[in-house]
Amino acid sequence: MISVSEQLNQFGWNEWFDAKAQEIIWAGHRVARVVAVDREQLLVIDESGEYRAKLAGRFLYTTERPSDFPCVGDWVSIQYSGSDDFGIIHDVVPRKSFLRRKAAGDTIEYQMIAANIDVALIVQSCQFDFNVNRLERYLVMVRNGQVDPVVLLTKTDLISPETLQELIDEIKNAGITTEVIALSNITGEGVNNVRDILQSGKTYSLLGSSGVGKSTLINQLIGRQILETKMVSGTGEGRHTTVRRELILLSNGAMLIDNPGMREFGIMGAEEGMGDSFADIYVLASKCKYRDCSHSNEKGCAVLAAVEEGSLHRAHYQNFIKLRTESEFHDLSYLEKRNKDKAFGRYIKSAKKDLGINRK
Ligand SMILES: Nc1nc2c(ncn2[C@@H]2O[C@H](COP(=O)(O)OP(=O)(O)OP(=O)(O)O)[C@@H](O)[C@H]2O)c(=O)[nH]1
Ligand SMILES: [Zn+2]
Repeated sequence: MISVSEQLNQFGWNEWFDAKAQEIIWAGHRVARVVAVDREQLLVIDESGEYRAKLAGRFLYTTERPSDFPCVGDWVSIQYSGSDDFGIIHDVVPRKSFLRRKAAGDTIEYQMIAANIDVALIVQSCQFDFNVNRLERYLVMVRNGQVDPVVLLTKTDLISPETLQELIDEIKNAGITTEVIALSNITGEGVNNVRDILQSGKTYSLLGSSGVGKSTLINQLIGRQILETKMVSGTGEGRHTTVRRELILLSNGAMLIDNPGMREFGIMGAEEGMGDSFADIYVLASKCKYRDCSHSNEKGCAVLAAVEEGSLHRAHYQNFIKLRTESEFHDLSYLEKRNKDKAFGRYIKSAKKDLGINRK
C-alpha cells in the first residue's frame, strides 16, 4: 500500500488516481505530475517542488505504443534522491482523461496531447470562426477523452448583443447543452465568468482554431509575470536545456495546460481525428439531459430518442452499447482484482485466527 502526500491534491491528485496507482507504484517511489515534456527530458512537480526527470531504461525499452509514454498532465511513479540528479520515471499512472489525436499515417496509433484534464475550454470567436458543426466535433473529441467541455465565445466586442444572442441560440438549437461563456479580451467583459469556473486543484485546457484569442485569454488568466517566468533552465549531465512549462499553476490554485500540441489539435484533431465510428453517437450524447447518461433508459436521452425516431440505426446503437460494456468490464476486472486481493487478505487473517497465530 503506497501512501501519497496529501499535498499532491493541489496538483490534482485524488482518490481515483490513488486507487489506480496502488498496483504500479513500488515502495520507495514517489508520485509526481508532468508539467513539461521536451523529447527525452521531462519536468515534473510534486510537494517538494519542480525537478527534471528521465524515463527509466526498462520503461523505455518495454513501452511500444507512443500513447503509453508520459505526456503533460500525466502522473508518474518516480525515483528521486532529492539531489540535483534527474528523477527516474518508472511508470505512468492510468489516465483519468486525455486529449489525443491520431498519429500521422494510416495507423490506429494515437498521440497523446495532454492527460488528466478536468475541463476543456473550447474557444470559438464570434466573428469568422463561429461554426456549430466544428463545435460539435470538438465536443466529440473532448467527451471521447472523458473531459468535460465548456464553450467560450470570444471577441464579443466585434458584434452586437443581438448577434451574440443569435449565435448562442444557434448552439442551443443544435441541442448542445454545454455551458457557454461569451467574453471579450478587449473590454474584459465575461472574462471574470471564465475565472469563476476555474476551481482550485482542477486542470483546464484551451482548445480552438488559431487566432480566436486563446493566448490573450491565458495571459489575462495567469498574469504577465507568470508567463515570463515560464522558462525553466536546468543543467544536467553536461547539458544545458530550457524547457517551456506547459502546465501552469494559476494563482487561485487551478491549473492550465497550454502546449504546442494543443494548438495544432484545433486543426488536426477536430478536423481529421474523427475516425471514431461512434462519432455520431458521441454528438448525440452531448445533447442528453444528464451528463452521466448511460443511454440505456434515461428520460431526455438524445441517443435513445434518435433510435426511436429512426435517425440512428438500432444495430449501430447496440454495437456501441456492447463495446462500451466491454470496456467497462475492463475497468471492472481491475476493481475485481483489487477486491480479490482484499478478500485474500481477509482469508489470511481468518486462517491465522483459526490457527491461533494472532493469539498471544
Ligand atoms: N477584438 C478582439 N480581438 C481579440 C480578442 N481576443 C484576442 N483578440 C486578438 O486576436 C488576435 C489573435 O489572438 P491570440 O490570443 O493570439 O489567438 P490564439 O487563439 O492564441 O491564436 P494561436 O496562438 O495561433 O493559437 C490578436 O490580435 C488578439 O489581440 C477579443 O476578445 N476581441
Ligand atoms: Zn443518453
